[in-house]
Amino acid sequence: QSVWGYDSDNGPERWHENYPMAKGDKQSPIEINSKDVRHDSSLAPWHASYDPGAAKTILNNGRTCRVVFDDSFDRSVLRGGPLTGAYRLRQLHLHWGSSDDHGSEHVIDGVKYAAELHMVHWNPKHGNFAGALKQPDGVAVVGIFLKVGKTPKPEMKRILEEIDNIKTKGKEAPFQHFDPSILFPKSRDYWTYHGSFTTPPCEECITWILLREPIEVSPDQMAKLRSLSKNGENEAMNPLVDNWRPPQPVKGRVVRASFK
Ligand SMILES: NS(=O)(=O)c1ccc(C(=O)NCc2c(F)c(F)c(F)c(F)c2F)cc1
Ligand SMILES: [Zn+2]
Repeated sequence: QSVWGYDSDNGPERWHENYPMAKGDKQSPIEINSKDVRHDSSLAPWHASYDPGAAKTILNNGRTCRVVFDDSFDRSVLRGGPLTGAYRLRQLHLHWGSSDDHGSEHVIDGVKYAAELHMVHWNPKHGNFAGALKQPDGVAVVGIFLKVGKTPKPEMKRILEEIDNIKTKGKEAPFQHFDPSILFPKSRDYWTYHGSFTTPPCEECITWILLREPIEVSPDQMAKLRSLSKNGENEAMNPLVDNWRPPQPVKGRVVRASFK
């Protein structure tokens, strides 16, 4: 059977055939409408304390570009916000479009951003990542929106410079001495809600923390991202673009905002 992907024969509309959770009541991403958001003054600020030495490698798995971190102990952790306890940073990856007017997974008041960066953390009280996926409080993902502009964040350069070494599926390169907190925007304002992986197996284990302020990337940084291939080095180049899941039913969930 065809492995899941984003094409017509294996895309989001068919994931439920092999991954029944895809039709669950707490799926991600969602459309966020400010009029339905509830400001929650009890929401604490969130804090990341990342060790740059925890960064290990960057890889192209044919579906995204992912940076992997050492999560064998509380080395790079996320605390506060809606979370209880320290969640360990495991990996970060991106979702993006074939053009600048779309590509993000979450949609904010009808706005689709060019890309969305996910920093994936898991709750060590559940033993390991696979165990955490089975728990409602198992995983926390910080989502950062990327918009195309003229004052790109120099820190994005580091990830995009590595793209040349991981052009094709399966390519991996060392990626060390990298502190992902440099990617955070100035404002710490966020939305939070309970949802799922936006890819199979679509487990409903994620506390989403979506940052309100997007960061900027340049047009040629986006072009670089779009120059990745879905295929291996001995196969035809197939641009890795539009690796985003469309918004899913909110089903009565409340999205809270840390800001008014
Ligand atoms: N886009 S997102 O919602 O932020 C998202 C975050 C993490 C993963 C992930 O870790 N997948 C690999 C993966 C699995 F899908 C497993 F089911 C599992 F058991 C793993 F250990 C594992 F690494 C997928 C999507
Ligand atoms: Zn993601």
